[in-house]
Amino acid sequence: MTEMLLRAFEVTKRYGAFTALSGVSFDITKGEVVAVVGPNGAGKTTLVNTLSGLFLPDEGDVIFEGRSVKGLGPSALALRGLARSFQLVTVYPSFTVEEMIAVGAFARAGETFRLLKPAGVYRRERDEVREVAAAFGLAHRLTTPCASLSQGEKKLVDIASALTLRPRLILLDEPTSGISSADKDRIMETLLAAAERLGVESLVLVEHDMELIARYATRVVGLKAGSLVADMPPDAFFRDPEVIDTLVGKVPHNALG
Ligand SMILES: Nc1ncnc2c1ncn2[C@@H]1O[C@H](COP(=O)(O)OP(=O)(O)OP(=O)(O)O)[C@@H](O)[C@H]1O
Repeated sequence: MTEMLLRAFEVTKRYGAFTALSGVSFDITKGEVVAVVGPNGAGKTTLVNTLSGLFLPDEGDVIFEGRSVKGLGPSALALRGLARSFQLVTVYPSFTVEEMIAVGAFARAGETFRLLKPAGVYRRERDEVREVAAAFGLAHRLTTPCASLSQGEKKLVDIASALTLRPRLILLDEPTSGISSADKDRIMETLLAAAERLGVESLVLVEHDMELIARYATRVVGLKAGSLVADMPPDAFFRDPEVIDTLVGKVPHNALG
């Protein structure tokens, strides 16, 4: 039987009188790469924010590993094995790659970054940061200031810092936004290989690029105006003109293979 990791159960999220998510339900099981798609304003970021504990749903529930995690908050959830990255990456330009990965890991765990720690603790953390950096192909960049990284590398540093907590599931909000088309495949391949090497069991990604979805997703969840309108494998998604018309606008011929 497939193991269910995360369940969105009739999740509703409002901003004042505006309903951004309306009774959204779906499951994420072990081994899946789930793409969340939909037009601008459909509620994709709101969904990621609600599933990762940043927002409390107004109705419904979020179940992780069989237990409600509603109200736990992102740090507690990250420590429990559910982590996320952000659409817009904030890196401190003067920090090195190694420092940024470490700071991100501490922030997600709700800790503060302390330079002075017992040597043993520091060594363990440093080894962990270096192992994660290596999985992302960043071992040779540890002392590089973040300011001189490409946009793609900044995204990888952000995702790497989330993976230092060794989550079972990671939610990625537009991991390839702002990256040139030529680099998108490299970024996706690097992050999927690193996730596998570091023990991530499932990924959820908000993604607009249909070719990437066709290549890498195992399932597509479609939102429109806050409602779930599709939940199917990529093959079925790209061959359903009504779904494509509702969620994407036109059939991307390259995605059909
Ligand atoms: N803090 C907020 N207050 C009020 N309305 C908001 C807030 N955040 C988002 N919204 C609205 O909720 C709806 C869903 O927004 P959300 O950012 O989740 O959509 P999205 O699918 O991620 O869009 P995009 O593809 O443009 O990033 C939009 O209409 C947006 O304007």
